[in-house]
Amino acid sequence: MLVAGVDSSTQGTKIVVRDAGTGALVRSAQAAHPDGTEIDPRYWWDALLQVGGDGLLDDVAAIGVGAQQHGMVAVDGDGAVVRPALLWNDTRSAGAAQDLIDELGGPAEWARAVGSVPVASLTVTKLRWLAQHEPENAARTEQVMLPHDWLTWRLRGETDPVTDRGDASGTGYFDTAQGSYRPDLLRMAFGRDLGVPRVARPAENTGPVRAPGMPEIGTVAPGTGDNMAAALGLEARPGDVVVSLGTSGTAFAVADKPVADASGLVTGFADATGRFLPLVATLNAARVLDAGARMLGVDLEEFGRLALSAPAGAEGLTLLPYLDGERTPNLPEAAGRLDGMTRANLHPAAVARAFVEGMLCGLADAVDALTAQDVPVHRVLLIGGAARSAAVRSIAPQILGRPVVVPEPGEYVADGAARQAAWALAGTTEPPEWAGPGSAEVYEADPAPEVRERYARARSALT
Ligand SMILES: Nc1ncnc2c1ncn2[C@@H]1O[C@H](COP(=O)(O)OP(=O)(O)O)[C@@H](O)[C@H]1O
Ligand SMILES: O=C(CO)[C@@H](O)[C@H](O)COP(=O)(O)O
Repeated sequence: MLVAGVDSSTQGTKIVVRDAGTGALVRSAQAAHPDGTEIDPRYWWDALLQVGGDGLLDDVAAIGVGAQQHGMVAVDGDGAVVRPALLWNDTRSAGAAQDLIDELGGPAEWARAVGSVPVASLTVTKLRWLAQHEPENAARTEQVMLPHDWLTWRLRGETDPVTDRGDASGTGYFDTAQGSYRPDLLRMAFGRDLGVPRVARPAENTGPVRAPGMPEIGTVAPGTGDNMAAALGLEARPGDVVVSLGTSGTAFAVADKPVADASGLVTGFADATGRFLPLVATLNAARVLDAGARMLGVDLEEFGRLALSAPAGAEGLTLLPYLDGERTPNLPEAAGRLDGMTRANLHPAAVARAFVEGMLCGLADAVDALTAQDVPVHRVLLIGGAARSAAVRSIAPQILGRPVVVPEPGEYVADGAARQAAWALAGTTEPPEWAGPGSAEVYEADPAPEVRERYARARSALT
């Protein structure tokens, strides 16, 4: 039997079809999404139909959707989307986040209530922004869904919206430790009650696909957020810290206990299996390299080659990579900075090196924030689009200060969604044992603490 997993992430939709019993890859396809920090969800649906068409989903018995977290999909009483979805990387609700922190009595109160301190990424702040800035749209809104909730709802024929504990834990109105919604916090943010999807069990069969244009598929899994799906796809265990370099940079780990970090650096999410997923997210990862390559007029391969041709430390250049503002540290209005420029070091190789190092320094801080919350780090796994770069793989152990395991490049979010689909199909207590990620390579290098020290000095000038 075959199962399908969808990754509807920031830059595109990817679908993998795997054997339900072994996990062997049968086929896959992908399509791009439009750019922007707000987007009409119909583009996600069109991409799903496009990628899933042409027979890709033929003979599939179960499907699961993993998607970018936090996005606010506001839906009216007729099931129509009220306005383009505000995405996780849209920073316009930064002021709302601060207001909500103050109104509840400070960051520690939020960490205690839901496991995370609001920043502009969290859905709860986007609801406050909507209520304040678009009262007509707010008045029409009857339900709020996350991107994976909305796609799953459409797949299931637009009835009885469902979510899962993992994605719900990124809203800011769900208590991760207790596993239940906090309607009082949603009300506090939005000014009144709103419909929210029912939280399905981790491997619940939520019914068949009932969407026009889609093949018959008997089982739809609850789906989850993309980072939770990646943890499932990688079969991550406590002690594994996953560093994902996609549009966002994330560092996360499966944990048996919830965290409540009042500093706000670590968000206390749930995973897709009944455990927890403490996570640190940055707004600036793979696209920092895209921007650097574009500026230098080279492709990503040449950009990586240039970076590797310069010495560690980029001849004194330090990039603060906040090209899209930043979430961790919480600097929504920040811009990137290139420090230490001299006539001698202002050449493409040193600049490319500084871009790779700056991006990785943000993620090294993220791993440190996890360890500060007692999250054990036995090994670091590097995934996401930018892990395909040879330069990133070589430089990562220098900046992270430890060996880095790079699993075979793959679509681990879509794989996790497919594994969840196989789990829902099997109805077992544990997810199916699959062969797991293929061969992994271990990258080692002498740590370069001076690069991080210089980065920390530049960062602290902004914070
Ligand atoms: N070989 C490569 N070197 C550097 N970056 C790459 C490479 N291949 C893909 N990427 C980058 O990875 C990003 C997409 O990664 P992905 O994990 O799919 O993102 P998302 O899940 O956020 O949509 C793009 O910005 C792309 O330029
Ligand atoms: O906001 C977060 C995590 O909290 C992001 O990780 C989003 O979930 C988007 O993921 P990508 O599209 O970058 O994979």
